[in-house]
Amino acid sequence: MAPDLKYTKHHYGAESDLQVLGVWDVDAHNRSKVWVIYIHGGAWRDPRIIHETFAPTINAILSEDGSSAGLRDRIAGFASLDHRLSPHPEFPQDPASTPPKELRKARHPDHIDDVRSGIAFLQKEYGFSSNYVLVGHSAGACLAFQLVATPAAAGYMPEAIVGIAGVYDFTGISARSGGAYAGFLTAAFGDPAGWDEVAPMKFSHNFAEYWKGIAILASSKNDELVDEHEIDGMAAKLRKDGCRLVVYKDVRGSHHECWEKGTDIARLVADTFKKIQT
Ligand SMILES: Nc1ccccc1C(=O)C[C@H](N)C(=O)O
Repeated sequence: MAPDLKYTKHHYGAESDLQVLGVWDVDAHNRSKVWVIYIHGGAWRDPRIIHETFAPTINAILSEDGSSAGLRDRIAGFASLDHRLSPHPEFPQDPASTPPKELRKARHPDHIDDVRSGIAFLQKEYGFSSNYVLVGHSAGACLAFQLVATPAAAGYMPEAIVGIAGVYDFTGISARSGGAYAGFLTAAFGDPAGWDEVAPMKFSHNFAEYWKGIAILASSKNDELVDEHEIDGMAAKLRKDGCRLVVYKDVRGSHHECWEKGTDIARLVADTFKKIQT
């Protein structure tokens, strides 16, 4: 796992074993450098998709070939966040015999509260303020945009968000899935009547109100789980709000292939570094 960097796992919360994050130190205390922070996907519930899944992307960024050349010198470190998860029917747990810290029973706003706590932990440790790029895949992309939609994150908003294969409109994607996604969306967000209020694409307020960063949205034409309506609708919302926005639809492969391989996410991070000041 990114063998030439020092890796440390930290607990940022005491309630759940999932309140952890990984740090890969490049030049962590150099405040002129930029952090790359990742939020994994997995539909807010998949216990198999955890913070370590960022490792292939880190390796691709550090491989220094192609788009990533020279990038290492600008990076302070990599961090990847876990957050409490909602229940998954394929991985049932018995509440009577499962230690409370292992029980996956999160419901919104638990996931986003943990993302906020994780970033606050990193800020306290490394003090990088806005000097970071927040990368999110799938549900992680949703969490990244939920983060910058609240003034609670002010003071440490990311300079850029890279949202890959993001889920942004729960009502819309649930309808288009023919109900197949209603289970995990209900597990994560409760009654469908409340979904729009917390879905980034449907937010009633303006994203540019609290957040001045650049949005980079990316998708693959071969994504079998998240369709193009998600990226198109989110792009339209951000455009309407007057955010700086770049859209890439050239990610390769299936929904999960991008983080499994890491090379496309590395390229997106490299492109993002060309667009930010620091
Ligand atoms: N990210 C998604 C977006 C849309 C639909 C599914 C997913 C999943 O990741 C499914 C996951 N493997 C699960 O079963 O929990």
